[in-house]
Amino acid sequence: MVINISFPRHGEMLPCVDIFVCTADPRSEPPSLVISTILSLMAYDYPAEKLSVYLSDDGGSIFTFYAMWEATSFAKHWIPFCKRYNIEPRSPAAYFSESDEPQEPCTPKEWSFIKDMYDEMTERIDSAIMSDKIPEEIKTNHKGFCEWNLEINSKDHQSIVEILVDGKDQNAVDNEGNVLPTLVYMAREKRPHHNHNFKARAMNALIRVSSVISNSPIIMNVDCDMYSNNKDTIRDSMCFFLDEEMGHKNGFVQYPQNYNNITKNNIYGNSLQAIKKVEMGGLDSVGGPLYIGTGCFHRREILCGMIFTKDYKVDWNGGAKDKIQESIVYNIEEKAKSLTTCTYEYDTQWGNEIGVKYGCPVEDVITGLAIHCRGWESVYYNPIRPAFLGVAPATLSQTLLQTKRWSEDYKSMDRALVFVFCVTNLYNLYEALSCGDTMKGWWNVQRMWMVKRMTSYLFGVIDTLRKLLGLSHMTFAVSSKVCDEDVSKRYEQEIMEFGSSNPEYVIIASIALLNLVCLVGGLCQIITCSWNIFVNTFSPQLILCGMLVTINIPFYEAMFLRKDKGRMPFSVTLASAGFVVLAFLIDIMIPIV
Ligand SMILES: O=c1ccn([C@@H]2O[C@H](COP(=O)(O)OP(=O)(O)O[C@H]3O[C@H](CO)[C@@H](O)[C@H](O)[C@H]3O)[C@@H](O)[C@H]2O)c(=O)[nH]1
Ligand SMILES: [Mn+2]
Repeated sequence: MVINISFPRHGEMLPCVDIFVCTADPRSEPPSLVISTILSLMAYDYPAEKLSVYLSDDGGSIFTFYAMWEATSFAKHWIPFCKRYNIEPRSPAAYFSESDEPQEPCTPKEWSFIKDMYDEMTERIDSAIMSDKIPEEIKTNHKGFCEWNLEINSKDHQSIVEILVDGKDQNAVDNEGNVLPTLVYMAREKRPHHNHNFKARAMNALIRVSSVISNSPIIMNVDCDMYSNNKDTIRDSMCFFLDEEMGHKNGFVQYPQNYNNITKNNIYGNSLQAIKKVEMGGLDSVGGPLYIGTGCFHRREILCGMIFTKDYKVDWNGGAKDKIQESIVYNIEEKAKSLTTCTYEYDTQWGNEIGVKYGCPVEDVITGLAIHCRGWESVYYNPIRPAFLGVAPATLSQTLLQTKRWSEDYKSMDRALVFVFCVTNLYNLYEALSCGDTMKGWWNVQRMWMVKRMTSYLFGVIDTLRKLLGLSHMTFAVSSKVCDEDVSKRYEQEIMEFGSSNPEYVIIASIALLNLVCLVGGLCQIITCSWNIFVNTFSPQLILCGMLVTINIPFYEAMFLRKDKGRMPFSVTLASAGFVVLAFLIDIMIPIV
């Protein structure tokens, strides 16, 4: 008997959900791992007729397809087994790796039966990969295998879309007669001279392919290593969309990226606990978290560019499955293939206004920001039992590679960051002007903020620490209210007053000087380099450095140009020059690689 899940609040009205899984390379993402993830997703406690699972295979690999075909048969035993005994986790690889012995509450006989079946299946898949060949008798079992011939490789092949389980087909049932979720394999067309935009375009192809097969109003996506670790995740997520008061504002629900292979002391720092537990949750107060590419539920409409309006209403019936005839399946597959050709997106808004954005390898973050810009909010949910578990890089070089890729990605976010920087400052300027400040006044305030951060706050923190440690006593330094005539005159003329030497001036002068030297050095490098390198590498640093030098102009004047008594004391200028020379010497002697 399959456990009967009841949904008292929404009952029959639960929306259909399309699940997207992306894989790219059968060598680094073994097909047996991919299908374990797929099986965990097919086994969710959610009405199977409302679920469709899609795999995008950017590796275009017959072995991945073969593994999917094997998974189709295994699912007929695995899903009822999971539901009967309330198994967690529902990835067979993860479940069987937990123990070599039969686990409660299932009978040893049944446990061994399923385990043997699973082991035999993975062995068949692995040996096919080892021998680089799929047995001929297997190939006759599904027309899909005909798509592959000797010329096909991962970078050059036609579109492939195969519906492995058609949830609308009355014969697609498990060994207890229950409906199976729809299961689709897709490899979008690849040609050597086309830009494939990695996962982002694969996701967009999935959005289109699924629109002609199941067209569910909710789309969930995971990377192929992120198996479902919690059978209730879909139902949990629906609470955020179906909520009568707040649900309509919510565009997506993001889960954290958790790993099942973190060492006790997190040796490579892959598990970002504070970010996951505190920071991401905190973002809920400012419209919600960003989209991080995996473990996320979206409304289909918002991925397709819909703008939020107050009276937004969704039709949860979308994706409801009408029974269709077999002949139509062929037509649907052909239609779906035509949507994943290399040229399909030419002259369209895909990757821009529609779908996941292109042009930035951290496409997910940019896509999430765009959704927020269109007025939607998002929700972060981090349940006690993690919803998804993936594989964290387990070597230093893999960790560094991943971080390098992410940081390279962030470099391409420069434009976004510069935009944010400009907008916040412009808004700040607008506020100042509308409160009666002058433009120059605003500029001076910016300079003083910078100076205070480098000096007063720093010394303030040090003082506080000294007091806490009992090294000094609380004092109150009264600020002077009187000054001589000369000083007052300069004050009225708005000329900065230095005069006596002061350790804080050394910090200000050293940093100002360092910026100046760096700017000059950078400019010299550009003169000897090509313009291209300048645009790609130097421009953001140069702009930043240039701005700092501009804001520091009064300090340079005080150090080198002024003659009055309020100028920077010579001793301070000398000391700061000494520090700058020291900084350069350290840099030369200990080169940072
Ligand atoms: O051309 C490609 C390249 C990658 N992928 C898939 O993209 C996913 C992420 O790639 P992975 O190598 O695992 O990178 P990670 O650094 O682990 O990915 C994290 O960072 C990415 C960039 O922010 C996000 O897109 C991912 O969801 C997030 O898990 C995997 O499922 C890949 O199969 C493709 O489908 N096509
Ligand atoms: Mn990954």
